[in-house]
This record gives sequence, C-alpha cells and structure tokens, in this order.
Amino acid sequence: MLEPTAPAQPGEPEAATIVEPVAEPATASVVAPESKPESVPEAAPAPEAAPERAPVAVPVPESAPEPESAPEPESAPEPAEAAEPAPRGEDGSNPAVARVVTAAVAGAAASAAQPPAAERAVAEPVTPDPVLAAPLPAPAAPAAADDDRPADEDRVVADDRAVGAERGVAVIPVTSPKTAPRKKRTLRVARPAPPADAPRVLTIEGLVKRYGDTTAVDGITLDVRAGSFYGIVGPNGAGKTTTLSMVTGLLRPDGGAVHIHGVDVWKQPHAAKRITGVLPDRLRLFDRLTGSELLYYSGSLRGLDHATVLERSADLAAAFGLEDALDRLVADYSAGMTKKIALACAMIHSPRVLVLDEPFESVDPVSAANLTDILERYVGGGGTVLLSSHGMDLIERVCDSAAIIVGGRVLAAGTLDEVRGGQTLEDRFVELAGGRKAAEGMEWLHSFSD
Ligand SMILES: Nc1ncnc2c1ncn2[C@@H]1O[C@H](COP(=O)(O)OP(=O)(O)OP(=O)(O)O)[C@@H](O)[C@H]1O
Repeated sequence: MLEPTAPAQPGEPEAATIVEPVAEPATASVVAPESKPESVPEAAPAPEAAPERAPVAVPVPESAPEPESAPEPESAPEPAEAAEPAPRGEDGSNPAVARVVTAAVAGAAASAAQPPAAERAVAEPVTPDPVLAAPLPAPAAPAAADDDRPADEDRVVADDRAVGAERGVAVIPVTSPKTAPRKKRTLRVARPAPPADAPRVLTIEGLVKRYGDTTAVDGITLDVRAGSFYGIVGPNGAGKTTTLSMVTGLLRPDGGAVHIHGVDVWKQPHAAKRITGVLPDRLRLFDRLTGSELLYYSGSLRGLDHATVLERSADLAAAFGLEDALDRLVADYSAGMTKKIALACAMIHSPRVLVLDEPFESVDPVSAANLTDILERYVGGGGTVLLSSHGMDLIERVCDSAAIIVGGRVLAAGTLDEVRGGQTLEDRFVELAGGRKAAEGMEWLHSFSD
C-alpha cells in the first residue's frame, strides 16, 4: 500500500515511503513484454542510408545541416563562426541554470567534505547489508536462532571465523544465495513526480531505428513532463543510447518524431539545440583543446558573449571541481574528468532540457554527489532532465519518473512507483529484462589454467 509521508518542502526531496509492497502492481503504465505492436507509426521519412552513431560530443553548430557527419577538426575550431545570440529568458539565460551554478559554486567546497550520494540525507539512506554490518561474534558463536542456513553451513562459518581470529583477520561469512533471506528494502521516492497535468516538455512518438536487420529502437513513445527528473534504464543493447541520440538530433530516426518544448527536433534543429543540453555516449570531444578552451568553444557556439562565457566557465569549473585542470588538454583528462567537462559544456548555455547518456559513469562518488546536487537544483529551478543509467539505486534516489526499455521497446514507463509496482526498480528491471541468467555449463572456468 502506498503511504506517502508529509509533502516535501519545495526544492526538497520527498520521503514518500512505500511501507509495504503493493498487493497489486500498478499495471496501467506497464506493457507486457509479449505485446509487441504490429506496426510502428512512421512520423518522419526514412533516410536514404542508415547513418553511423553520432560522432560528436560537443555542441553541434546550429547551422550544421547534418550533425551526424560533423567532422572532428584538426585544429581548434573558430567559435565565432557559429555564434548566434540565442534568446533566453529575461536576461538571456535559463534562470534555472544560473541558480544551479551559483548554488553549486557556493557549495563546491563543502561538497568535497560531504559523504557520497548514497549516504546523504536527501536520498534514501542505504540500508546496510545485515550480514556485512553486523558485528562479528566470537569465533565459535552459534548462528542466530532464526537463521535459515543449514547447520553445516553454520559450522563452516564458525570454523572460518576461528581461523580468521587466529590469523588476526576478520572473516565475513558469505551467505549462500539459495538460502539467503530476501533483503527487505523500504521503497522511497526522491521527489514527487510532476502532476499529471504538467506540460509535456519532451515528447517522443514512435521512434524507430534500424541497422540492417537489427531494429535498435522499435517504436519508442515517452512523455517527459516539465520539472521531471526522468531516468531510462535497460540492459546492454536495449536501445537507450540510440534513443537518446535521436532525441537530441544526433542520429536521424527511421521513423517517429521528437518535440522539445513544442519544437520538432528534426524539422527545427536550430531552435531545438538552443533549448537542449546534451551529454552523448562515447564522448568524442575536441580533446586537443584545454578544458577552458573547450568550455569557451561550447559557450561561443551557443551564442554567449565573451564575458558571459568566462563567468560561466569559472562557475562550472568550480562546481565540477575542475579549476586546476582548466589549462590542461582534455586529452590528458581521466575518464571521470572528461565526463565532467563534457557535462559542463552541455550546461553552459543554460538549456531548458538536459539529455544525459550515462552521466555518472566513471564519476567518483564525491563528484557523483556533487553532480546530483547540481542536477537536483537545476530541476528544482524549473529545468528538466532525461538521463540513462545502469545505476538502479541512483535512479531511485534522484528520479521521479522512469522507463524500462528492453529490446528497443518500452516495457514500463511512468512515475517511479508505477514502474516499480511495489518492487525495487532493480527487481522490476530484472523481471522485465528476462531474469537473471544462471552461469551453467561453465565448469571449465573452475579448471584454472595453472
Ligand atoms: N552504429 C551501429 N551500427 C549497427 N548497430 C548498432 C549501431 N549502434 C547501435 N547498434 C545496435 O543497436 C542496439 C542498441 O544499441 P544501443 O547502443 O542503443 O544500446 P544501449 O541500450 O545504449 O546499450 P548499453 O547499455 O550497452 O550502452 C544494439 O543491438 C547495438 O548493437
């Protein structure tokens, strides 16, 4: 039964708690895996040739007709060429991002001392694993009376602990997966989902993408409402990156349409790029530029003037902890630093919508917490985030809505609670993705080559 707690204060995550698993999973927004549609709406003409995966990670010039074929320059590009003042709000910028960056800069120093995201109060406190968290009993102590493990397993654990005590090391028993009682978790939502009548800022209708005989995306339809923090999950090869690439104008769809704030991404690419910030998969940055040059290029490309680019670059560098790396070539950055500079480039023009493909991949826990703060403030200020991630806990901590994509199709979409249906997101995901695979027939793996 869903029992939301007291409503959260504006800007704060809500601690709505599912006290007990729902008796009947919400099914209204869940599509049975076998209910494959026979046909897919084709709202856009098919291209003559299937293009390759989007190759660029920096903002695409608004004048570029085909971003998929944008070549990587040999030398630093000329920012002024594509500069075009982009109309924004009253002061020419999205106030959400301005607030985010200001707040992030103010909190940047403090964030370094914060515990990782998993430990912060804004999110669900991670329930410690009862096995790992429990103090180790005396070596020969018997197992708890209510433990389900067989007696001989208890003996092995006790023996192991005795040996460990002799050697001065702690031995943590590994519970057999067959007998381990299922860990109960309290389901929470990080924030309330936008109301059902909130405007739809991102609509994806019947997207299709084929590569030869492979249908990477098979009629995906999603609605993202204003102020939503929306997560897409799915197994490897599910079509997440292909979908997000089509959503952001980096990969031409074979069918379907995408609108961002009413702007058709494929018919009005210049207008769409003004209001969208993109972190693509497989970052291919102009990495012979320094961090500050790349930020300057990105800001100039979006029409920001010199002073504004410098000011925002400094704010973003501080927010992402990159101040000391700004004068180094991006080619010399670590994977996490590269991800962060790419995120900063995606945000510098204060877009209304951020589309981020695996933003937390390769990012350390402190930086991930910092990034989460930045994105939460961005959403709290009126921005909208659509991201993909393999981190189920992370999605549950930060997102209010989610979609599970399997085999290029949406199998569940809606608010976090609708998608989970009383389970954890991970359990629901595993269920829809076809369950866990037993590693049978791999006896050779235990033969060890030596
Ligand atoms: N350029 C391409 N040429 C041929 N097939 C492709 C291409 N890009 C993607 N695919 C195929 O499309 C399917 C979806 O790939 P996609 O990268 O979108 O999956 P994903 O959900 O992002 O996976 P992951 O979680 O591993 O990143 C896969 O079968 C993949 O092999």
